[in-house]
Parts: sequence; C-alpha cells; structure tokens
Amino acid sequence: MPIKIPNNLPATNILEGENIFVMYENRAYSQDIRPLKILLLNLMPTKITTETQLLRLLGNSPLQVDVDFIYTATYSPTNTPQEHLIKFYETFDAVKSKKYDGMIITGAPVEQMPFEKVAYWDELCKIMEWSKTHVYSTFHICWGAQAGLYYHYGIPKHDLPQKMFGIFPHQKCVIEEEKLFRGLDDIFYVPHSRHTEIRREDIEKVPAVRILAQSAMAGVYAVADRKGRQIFITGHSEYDPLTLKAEYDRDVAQGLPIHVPCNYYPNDDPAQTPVVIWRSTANLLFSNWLNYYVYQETPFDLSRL
Ligand SMILES: CC(=O)SCCNC(=O)CCNC(=O)[C@H](O)C(C)(C)COP(=O)(O)OP(=O)(O)OC[C@H]1O[C@@H](n2cnc3c(N)ncnc32)[C@H](O)[C@@H]1OP(=O)(O)O
Ligand SMILES: N[C@@H](CCO)C(=O)O
Repeated sequence: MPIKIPNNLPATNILEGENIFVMYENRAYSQDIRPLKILLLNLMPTKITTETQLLRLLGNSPLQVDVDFIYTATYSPTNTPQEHLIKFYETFDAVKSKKYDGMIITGAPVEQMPFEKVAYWDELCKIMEWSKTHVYSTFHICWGAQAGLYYHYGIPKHDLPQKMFGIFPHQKCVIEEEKLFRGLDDIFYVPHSRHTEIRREDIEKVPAVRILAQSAMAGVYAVADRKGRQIFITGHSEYDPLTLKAEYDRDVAQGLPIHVPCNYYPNDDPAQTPVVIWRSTANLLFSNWLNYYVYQETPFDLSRL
C-alpha cells in the first residue's frame, strides 16, 4: 500500500528518490477502492495444490481479491477430479465477456513439446489475445511465461542439457528501483523446475520487453513489457516446502535421470528436511504485483479498460 503523507513533507522527496510509493493527500482523498478481480487460468495437473499455493500468496494483502478459476475446454484434465472442476471452475467462454484487473497463467508440464503440439494451444492463444484488451496485468508462470513470450513476442524456448532443478540465487538487473522486487534482498532465492529455458539474447532482440531479474545459474528470471501489463516469471516462487521433494521422489521412483535439487536439502541429503529460503520472496513478489502493477494502475471502472 502507498504511504499517504502531507503534500509538502520533506520525506516525500527522499522517498520518491528511492522510488518508495508515496501518495499525496489530495490523490488519496479522491482514490476509489473496490475489490480486485483476478482470473486464474490453471494449467497445472496438480490444480488443487496450485490453487492453494497461489491463493495463499494473493491472500497476503490488505486488498480484497475476488478470484475466478478457469481450465481448458479443449483439453480435459486427467489428474483433477471432475467434481472439483464442475464445482469451482469455468471455461473461457463463461468469462470472456468480463474484464479483470489481473490474470495468472500457471506453468504446465508440457514444456518439452513444441507449443503448437499442446492440445489446448489454440485456446490458450485466444485467451492470451483476449488478455490484451480484457485484463490490466497478466502474470505468467514458468511454461505459462514461455508460452506468453512466444505468443506475444515470438521468443523461443530452448531445451536444457539437464533439468534446472533446485533453489537458485537471483539478482535484479535493472538499474532503477523495480517495484516488482521492492523489499527483496539484493540476492533472493527462487525454486526452478524445468527442462527448457528462454535466453537473454532472444529477449534482447525484442524492444517491447526487458529483463528485470536473472540468476547466474538459472538464467533469465523475470521479464516484463514496458508498462508492466505483462509479467513473465520463469521460476516457481509459489512452490510449497516439499514440492521439489515430491517431484524428485517421483522421478527417482520412475528411474528418470534426475539430480538432487540444488541448494534444497541440508548437505544435499534427500533424507533430511528441506529448508525454505524462498517464502518471503514469494510473498513480496505477489503482493508487489497486486499492489503496484494491478491495484494502483487498473481503472476503477473496469469497463474503461
Ligand atoms: C515448466 C513448468 O511450467 S513446471 C510446471 C509443471 N509442473 C508439474 O506439473 C509438476 C507436477 N506434475 C506431476 O508431478 C506430474 O505431471 C503428475 C504426477 C501430476 C502426472 O504425471 P504423469 O502421469 O506422468 O503424466 P500425465 O500423462 O498424467 O500428464 C501430465 C500432465 O501433462 C499435461 N499434458 C500431457 N499431455 C498433454 C497434451 N498433449 N496437451 C496438453 N497437456 C498435456 C497435462 O497437464 C497432464 O495432466 P492433466 O491431464 O491432469 O492436466
Ligand atoms: N516441474 C515439472 C517440470 C516438467 O515440466 C515437473 O517436475 O514435473
């Protein structure tokens, strides 16, 4: 939330110089407040787990948030109980006449397929096109980010020689104070779990987007368009303490080539309990997005979007 201070307090200049968000009295008096409308396009096979993880982070805010859930009409999820989808989810057709302050497009375990081979690719393209006129800011996660960068900007994904798997240190790579990372430490940690990557050199060819943060080990982390209406995040800040363990144990049980997740278990020993070093980053990332990129920028009257 912004700090509301008298119009001519000396601290105003100092805080504005640090890019701390200050709201003048006269704007505060005229600011209308209403609940935020967020759409969650859940492409994960673990839909209930993912909903819970994302709602936990969206709930860490004084803002009221109304969430609608959608899944794909052109691909029927096999791992989520039908009753759950019927009770809590809609498809795009049911929501496409509405407008939203924010949308989240999740990851999906389809990154090793060409985009066009994914069963719901055409539907996802329609949703991403619609998001440009019906959503103020869209937050894309992992494969959702790769899909968005490819659809909107033609940026390709590339196979990695081995899975990017573990908790990696990151740094912002823009000079100015970036609102998405406000309050984060100079080095912050994020889980990654993917077989593909997007590359700096491909992104730098597209003037409409810029890289906001990266990791020396895990590569590009955060990309955004110039207005912050599209955010693309390659990691999984929302993951629970034991999500990487579940993925690791699953792959070991199936005899797949998998290494112990980096920086996760004490002494890299899978018998020990992982130590969470990414939770505070996750909470700040989502509350910063909700506050600075959604709440402060979206029109009060969404029909004017
Ligand atoms: C890069 C990222 O975004 S990472 C995010 C993805 N992370 C995860 O999915 C982690 C959790 N997932 C898992 O552990 C596993 O996928 C499991 C255990 C849930 C299921 O694994 P399996 O039984 O081996 O695979 P299964 O054949 O059921 O397909 C898994 C998922 O792949 C996706 N999928 C597979 N083929 C297709 C396809 N042709 N088109 C679209 N989606 C597909 C679906 O999401 C499917 O799950 P769903 O039907 O419930 O939506
Ligand atoms: N995080 C995913 C990667 C596959 O897209 C998994 O381990 O299942």
